[in-house]
Amino acid sequence: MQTGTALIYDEEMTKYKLLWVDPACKIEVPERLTVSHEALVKNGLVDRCVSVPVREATDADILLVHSEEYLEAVKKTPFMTLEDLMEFTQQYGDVYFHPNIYHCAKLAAGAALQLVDNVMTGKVRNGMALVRPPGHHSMRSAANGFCVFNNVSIAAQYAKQKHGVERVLIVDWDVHHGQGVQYCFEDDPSVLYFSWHRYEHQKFWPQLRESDYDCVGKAKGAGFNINVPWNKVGMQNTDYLSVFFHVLLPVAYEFCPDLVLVCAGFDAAIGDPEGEMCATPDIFAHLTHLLMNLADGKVCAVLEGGYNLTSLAQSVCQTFQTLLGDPTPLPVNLDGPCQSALESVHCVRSAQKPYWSCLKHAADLPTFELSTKRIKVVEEEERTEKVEEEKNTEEIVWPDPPKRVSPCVRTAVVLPDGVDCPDGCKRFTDLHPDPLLGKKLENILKDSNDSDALSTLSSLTALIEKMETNKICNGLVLVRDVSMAMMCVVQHAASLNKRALIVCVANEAIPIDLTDDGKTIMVHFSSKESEEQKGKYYIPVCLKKGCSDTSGIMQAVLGLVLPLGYQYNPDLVLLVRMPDCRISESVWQQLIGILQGLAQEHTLVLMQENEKASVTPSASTLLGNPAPRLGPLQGPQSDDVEALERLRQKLQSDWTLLQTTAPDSR
Ligand SMILES: NCCCNCCCCCC(O)(O)C(F)(F)F
Ligand SMILES: [Zn+2]
Repeated sequence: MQTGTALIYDEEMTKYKLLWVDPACKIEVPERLTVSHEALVKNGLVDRCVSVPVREATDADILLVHSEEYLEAVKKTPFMTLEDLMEFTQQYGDVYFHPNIYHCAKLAAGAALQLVDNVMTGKVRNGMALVRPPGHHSMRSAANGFCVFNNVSIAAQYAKQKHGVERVLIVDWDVHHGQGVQYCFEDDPSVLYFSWHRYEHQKFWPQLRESDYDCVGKAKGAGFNINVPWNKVGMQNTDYLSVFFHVLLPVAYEFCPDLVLVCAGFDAAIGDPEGEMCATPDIFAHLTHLLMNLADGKVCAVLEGGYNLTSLAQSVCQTFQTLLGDPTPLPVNLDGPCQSALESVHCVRSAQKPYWSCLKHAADLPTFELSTKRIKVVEEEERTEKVEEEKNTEEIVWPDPPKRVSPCVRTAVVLPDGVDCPDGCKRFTDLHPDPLLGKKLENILKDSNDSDALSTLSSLTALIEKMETNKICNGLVLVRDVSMAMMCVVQHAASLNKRALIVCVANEAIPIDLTDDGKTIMVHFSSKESEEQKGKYYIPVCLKKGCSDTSGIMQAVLGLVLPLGYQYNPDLVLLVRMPDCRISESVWQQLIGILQGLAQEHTLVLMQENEKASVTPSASTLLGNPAPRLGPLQGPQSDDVEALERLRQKLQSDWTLLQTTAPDSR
């Protein structure tokens, strides 16, 4: 299994800066790179990465995206006088040139290509390039928004041409719209470009009509451009997650990319003078994690923006720690998305509905949106150039991101004697069995002198305690009676006052009487409609074709289990595979991989002892290896989608992160 995280950085890219007064450009300073790299050093992350050298992009590389006349023009800038540089700069917007910026721009683009080469040839699993100048605003024949060459666009074309990549997903979480990337690929169905960006109904830079949600791509590229406009500032972690769960991830899994490129701008984080958002740096740990089970884990992040040096450095470290496989921090107290974010999600899903089967049941455009379209045209005339005012984001403070400690044992396993312990795992037995356990479990155990059932259960309970004290990250246990073992875990977690999310994949209904006390929440996948309504903590998901329905399960996992799980914020995730369920191995691994974003990766996988063939693949994903790709997903069954929508409607008043439409009241 491929491992290793590449870090690409060269201090040469700090050797250019603004040489004259320009309020619009003064935030783009060399210190952006030095503070980021220094933070990685301080946190011991550089030593854990594979350092990959930069290289200069060649003319041929640059001409994959840019015109010859533009390249020739930029080539002249190293020899220009200060006046010439200022004059040359005038022809572009919000960007500056410097005698050394052409050299640095070649290194920035070359860094992205080095990253693609190392990931595509399997020298590393994933990685990030810390570069400047950034790239996502630069266009075929124009520099723009601090960008000279479009680093990520060049990397996408390069990956297709040199490595035969067929489908590239570009995720642009920078707070500005990467219009340069949109223009480059808007008619190209092989590159899916996703961007969210501060928009404020076209009042925010670069104030483009084509940054709105209804610009979905052109001709064959229709549906392969996704714009999520933020029409208000102050967006929080929950708003970002809501867009991943209800827009990006369902489409990304349907697209099934061979490679994921990230325009990793961190001006979307709190404290940034450009974004003025409120999402905290640890959110990037989750955003990165949620992409890492796509494309067999081939994720290449390239730095774009980020101007608050404190939140930038923290966000960069959060991203690297997740790329390195460290447990994600707890997503604490998420409430639902704000009204404005919900409107954006609603509009994007309805605009993209014709192109993606995962959205075919999405609600139509809200009526208010149709009416305000006219009002916006009127505003066009009234729009006045915003005067450059100083943002006082310096005094905004936020808590330091939590420590993310990797337990010394990553994956512990409790297996019957005949079953080998998979490489990298540690066999676990309970060294101090609790003599009273039989008594405590008598309500569950059918006959309490069944010694090996008792020993398995005591290992199980001991394993949970080792996870809760962070001695062990996650675990895999094979048992004879899965239902009984599940009840034992539920009871033991409750006795430790730990909140457990149980995801149970079965075929039939299962005998379980969950106390509706909120200490446990169960999502139960089956092929049978569950008639009894067990309250907000028991969520039956019925799939007509049962758990063999890959797109049905993935639709429910991304659009229901993840939002629920993130909002419930469990201390433990219990993944139970009933003997009768017919889930595919890859989907099972995706479930394990995706849900590791919760509970600091304290995932306990429970299967029947005859599922020996699943031990190695399940363990591989628990060890942090990416789950295998599922292939492009076709649409889920209509009646399953309708059932899921009914379930969402029922639950979303309690679990607001499930919402995907804005109430029409405006
Ligand atoms: N208040 C100053 C106005 C600045 N207007 C231009 C903003 C450019 C943003 C560049 C970026 O952050 O998107 C990149 F990732 F490219 F670096
Ligand atoms: Zn930006």
